[in-house]
Amino acid sequence: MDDSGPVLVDRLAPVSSGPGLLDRVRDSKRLDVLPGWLKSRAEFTDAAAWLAGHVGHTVAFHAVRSPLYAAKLIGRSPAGAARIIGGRMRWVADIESEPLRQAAASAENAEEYLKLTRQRDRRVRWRGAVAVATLPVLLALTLYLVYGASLWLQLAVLAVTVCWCGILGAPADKPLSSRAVIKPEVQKLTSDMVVKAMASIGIGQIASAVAKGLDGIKFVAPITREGPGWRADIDLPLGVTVGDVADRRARLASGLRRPLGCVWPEADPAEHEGRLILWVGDRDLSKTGIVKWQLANARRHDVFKRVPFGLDPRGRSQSVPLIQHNVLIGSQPGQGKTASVRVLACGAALDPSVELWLHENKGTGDLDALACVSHRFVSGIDDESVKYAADSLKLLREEVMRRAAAIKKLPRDLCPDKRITREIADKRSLKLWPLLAVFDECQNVFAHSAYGKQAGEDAEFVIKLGRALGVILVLATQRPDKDSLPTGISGNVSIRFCLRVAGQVENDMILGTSAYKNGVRATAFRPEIDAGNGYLAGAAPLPTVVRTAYLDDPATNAIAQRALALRKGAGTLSGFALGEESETTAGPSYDLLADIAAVVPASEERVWNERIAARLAELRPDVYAGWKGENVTSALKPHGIKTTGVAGTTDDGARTTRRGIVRADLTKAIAERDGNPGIA
Ligand SMILES: Nc1ncnc2c1ncn2[C@@H]1O[C@H](COP(=O)(O)OP(=O)(O)OP(=O)(O)O)[C@@H](O)[C@H]1O
Repeated sequence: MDDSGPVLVDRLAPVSSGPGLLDRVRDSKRLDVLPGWLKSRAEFTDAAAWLAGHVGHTVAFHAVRSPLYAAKLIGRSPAGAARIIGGRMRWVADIESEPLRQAAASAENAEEYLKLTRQRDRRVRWRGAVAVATLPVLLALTLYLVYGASLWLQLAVLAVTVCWCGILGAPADKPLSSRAVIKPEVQKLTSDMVVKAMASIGIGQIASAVAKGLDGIKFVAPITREGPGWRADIDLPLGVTVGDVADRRARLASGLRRPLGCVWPEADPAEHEGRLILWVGDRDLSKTGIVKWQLANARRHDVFKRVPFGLDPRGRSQSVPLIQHNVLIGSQPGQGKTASVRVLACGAALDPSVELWLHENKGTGDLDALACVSHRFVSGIDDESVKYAADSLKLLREEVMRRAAAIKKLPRDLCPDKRITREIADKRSLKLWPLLAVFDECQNVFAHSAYGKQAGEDAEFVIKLGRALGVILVLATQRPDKDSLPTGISGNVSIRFCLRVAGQVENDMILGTSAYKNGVRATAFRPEIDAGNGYLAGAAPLPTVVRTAYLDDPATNAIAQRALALRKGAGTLSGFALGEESETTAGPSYDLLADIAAVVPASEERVWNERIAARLAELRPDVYAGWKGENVTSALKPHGIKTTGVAGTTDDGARTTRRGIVRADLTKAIAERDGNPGIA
């Protein structure tokens, strides 16, 4: 025997393996007893409202046309009456069997002919008798109706008779009424169409299997209707992932002969990587129109619950959790960032315990409606507004530190997880209520030459530590690059919403590293057409496309007024909303850079910070008295001026190197601040 042969690892005789019957039964997936729309109150109301609207429209449509229908019925009734009388006469004369008798006569089949004629005679006899017997009844009925019946009965019988005759008198090609609604004919999605389309998207494994007549893909369930579209559950060939298909969405749409906005390949989070849910909508997502916000008419909301955000392509509502999270929103200009920020801010505003800090550094007043409920508020692109936002981040940092210390002191039974809960938030004396801070167009803060760096560091600090402490940051930017969005922020944020962006770098800055590679590509959205559509990541197990709800100015205003009434009732209005002076961070109210430039002559290229401190103290003792070199270092930091080792001579004549600045850096910072504020 040759021992060097291959060793078989598979057993030849089948043995039982894998989970037993009970385990398999236990692991089997239970399908929903009730359909989704019956379980979700919002979806049910939505469907019921649609049905009521549909029926109402149909009734109104026909009611308006009823005089026309009446005229048509009257006009057609003589023809209808003639048809009825003619029909009765043909019945009495047994005209329907005439063709049979003709056929028997032509075939010279005497026996058959005689049989049919005898039958006809018999029929005509009894049918004639019936007709003659009914005539007096009809006559009596007519006389009663003309002379004996009440006017109402006469009119009712006349109406029924005219309708009956009018309907029977209608030409076959001209129905009485036109249709109130015309259903758009959407082609049913069939497995054949899906197989052909999948074979055309350029994935070798699928194409070659289909070419050989094999199944390139396997349908794990029949194609069904789901929401306003069709759903196919598919197992892709071994080695092909849902990401591979998502990458080729445009080709798939071409293969299915549908607009791009109708075709949504998605992974099934409960299954393996090769399980594809292909949802093909009846209508392009961008043509869905304005999505109504679920809380648009709500009296109040609990921010510890998720905030409704919009709809996914399948028409399912999508929401965002705010507590324990931070949100980053990004896109090109005009794609719907501010609109999505407004939805989140309104959701938080409807909970009167939430303290709102709103900063809109675009200066267009998009969040002005909510100023009346904000603790801190600014709208503007000027240096002062940017400084206000940067000050807020500094204050938030301090607030986070205060909260961390406060939560540490709480008894374990009240706060077992060391994080804010509804119960803790409601104990107003603890001052640990949720705080939502929005920074719209935050690139104008983070890229600012004077305040940007410090603001970025503060934001990163707040993002990392504020989550458990009830401090929620919502950042929106139209310039997601390293300078405008510090990587410490983009790397640590938990919920991301990316509307259309131009390229992979911006996509991954907002949606996280490798998002583009994994097929989550906000570059696929079209400029303007897809405004409001974006990828939402972090709010559900998998990134989902969401069309956000849209709140226009009057809607936002109405919500703000409701939020104001709630806060007045709960006594939680504070800060800006009460017209109080804004808190500002302790900082110089003088021009530090100009003062340093004044005490460091142009001839002195490099200077120690301790020397600057001494000279500043001499220049303005009321401000700089007691300053050391370190004070100069930290005061210059927000202006982007770094300290470095500077060689020099001490007052005793000894040569040494100490911390100092290069004067050119100072003049550059002054020039940038005065001439080019660094705002997009
Ligand atoms: N969810 C939505 N549904 C429908 N239309 C929307 C939606 N979101 C935004 N839009 C449309 O896009 C326009 C621009 O929205 P928005 O001002 O929010 O964009 P933006 O990204 O904040 O712009 P910018 O970068 O210039 O500030 C809106 O005026 C609206 O017409």
